[in-house]
Amino acid sequence: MRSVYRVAQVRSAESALMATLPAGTLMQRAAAGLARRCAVTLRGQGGVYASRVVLLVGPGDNGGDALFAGAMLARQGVQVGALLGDPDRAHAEGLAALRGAGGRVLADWPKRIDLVVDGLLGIGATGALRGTALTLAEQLAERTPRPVVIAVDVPSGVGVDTGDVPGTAIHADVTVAFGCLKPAHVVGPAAVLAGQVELVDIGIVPHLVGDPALRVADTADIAAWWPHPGPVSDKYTRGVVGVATGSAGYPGAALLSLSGALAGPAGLVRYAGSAHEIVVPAHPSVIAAPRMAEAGRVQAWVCGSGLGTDDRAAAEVRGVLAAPVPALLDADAITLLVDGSMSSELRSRDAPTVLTPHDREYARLAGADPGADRVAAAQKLASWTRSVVLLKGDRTVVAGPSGEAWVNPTGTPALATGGTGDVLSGLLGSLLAAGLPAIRAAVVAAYIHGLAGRIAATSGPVTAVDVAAALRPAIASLTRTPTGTAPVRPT
Ligand SMILES: NC(=O)C1=CN([C@@H]2O[C@H](COP(=O)(O)OP(=O)(O)OC[C@H]3O[C@@H](n4cnc5c(N)ncnc54)[C@H](OP(=O)(O)O)[C@@H]3O)[C@@H](O)[C@H]2O)[C@@H](O)CC1
Ligand SMILES: Nc1ncnc2c1ncn2[C@@H]1O[C@H](COP(=O)(O)OP(=O)(O)O)[C@@H](O)[C@H]1O
Repeated sequence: MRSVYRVAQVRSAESALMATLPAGTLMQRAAAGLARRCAVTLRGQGGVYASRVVLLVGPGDNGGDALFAGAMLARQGVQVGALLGDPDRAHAEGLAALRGAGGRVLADWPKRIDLVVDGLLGIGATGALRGTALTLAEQLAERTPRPVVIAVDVPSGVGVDTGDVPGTAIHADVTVAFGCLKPAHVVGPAAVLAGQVELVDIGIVPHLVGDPALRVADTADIAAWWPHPGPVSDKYTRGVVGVATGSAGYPGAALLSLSGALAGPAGLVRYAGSAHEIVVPAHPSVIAAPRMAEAGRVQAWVCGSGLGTDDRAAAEVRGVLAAPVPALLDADAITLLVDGSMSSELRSRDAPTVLTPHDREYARLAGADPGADRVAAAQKLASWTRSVVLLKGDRTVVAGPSGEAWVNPTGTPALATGGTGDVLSGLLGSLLAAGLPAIRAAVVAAYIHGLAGRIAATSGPVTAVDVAAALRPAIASLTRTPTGTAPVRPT
């Protein structure tokens, strides 16, 4: 798991550490890491010696990092030139170091560039790029061919704490992040502009105080959290998931959410709804009934996609809210919550609830778009509804009612196709039925769903059916050594 911290937390950790070190030590550590990464890129492009690097230098310490790294590269024979956003405010020692190592201040962009180092703005950025920093970013964006760009700490122009991009911003191939990840590295449109994010340890981690702003699960977490059947498990003890989705008008939603549920760890999948006659031929292991009340016992409900919004659908949603088991509400079930008529049933539930809105569903329910800060938006809805909120998108955010937030790193634009959300809801419901805490179930489901999207995309254009089929290889890639099965040894 990786933890992501806000600017204020980073600043206070840096201050605490700096108090124990000679002045300038942290900047030297940062610059050394940056110079090393630049050299790797230059080597990959044909060589470090005599290559040409342009530094974009802003008025703060971010520019200082770039200048010191530039000096280190110049000492390795790189031709380093600096374009200064504000010559009067450029980091004085950094500038002296660059000049002392043979680097130059440039009046204009040179013709040939092997690498641009974006040191315009770091964690001191506020709002959209302005002034000379904006001009330099615009000039860079216009250059053809587009040079390789390494950003210092964060790409300039992004909202560091939100991942928002309020205006023109630098699009980096690599971002060398100092000390720890910040939200802009992992969430929102900024994460795309950061490119490949590489962390340089400058020693601040032990000084970071407070809960992280965000967490990012990795493969080892997901593998550790995935529920495996034990030696004496049966289909009931593994958990039974109930799926109340689809309708005569939208039978496909039922089939897709069931295919997600069937790939999950639950031991049995029940279906309740008006598509009951078509689901069994497609998924013979599913036990189907026309209504929830006739479906039998389950340990979690998935409800909403393709359900419609008529009285029958509303009754099913009320039934799910009244059930004393975890419940996932998606799509039409979210729409049915909008008028507030079920808000007391929603907010007073004792069992966990998971809501899985995309942006338009979020706007309907919350009364406003998620806006620039997607994490705060998910947290707000989670707190108000006392639910886990999985806010879908290219970097899906998961937030719990207590404020804990996660961002999913595995998404792919290949998932932006009809029905993939239904597959996700079924998988997530199966994880709930298997007993995973709601927030963890949401994190695991989003992660595996993203992996499945990537696997599906390797065979060409993707449909939701392909994503469902790819869930099993995605899960297998995480859980190659199942527990609970004794190895068979030759005698
Ligand atoms: N602290 C440490 O220990 C370490 C820090 N390190 C490094 O320092 C970086 C942080 O440096 P920092 O605090 O000097 O801020 P930084 O981002 O360089 O510049 C802020 C200046 O830019 C300006 N400005 C702001 N917004 C703007 C906009 N939208 N458009 C245009 N201009 C804008 C604003 O000027 P003003 O608005 O006042 O004119 C402000 O003065 C950090 O990311 C890391 O790289 C490492 O060396 C490791 C140790
Ligand atoms: N650009 C994207 N990159 C990564 N994942 C995406 C992208 N666009 C959509 N997704 C994912 O695809 C799924 C779409 O779900 P949803 O909007 O509910 O579609 P549907 O209702 O058609 O099933 C979500 O899991 C979402 O996070």
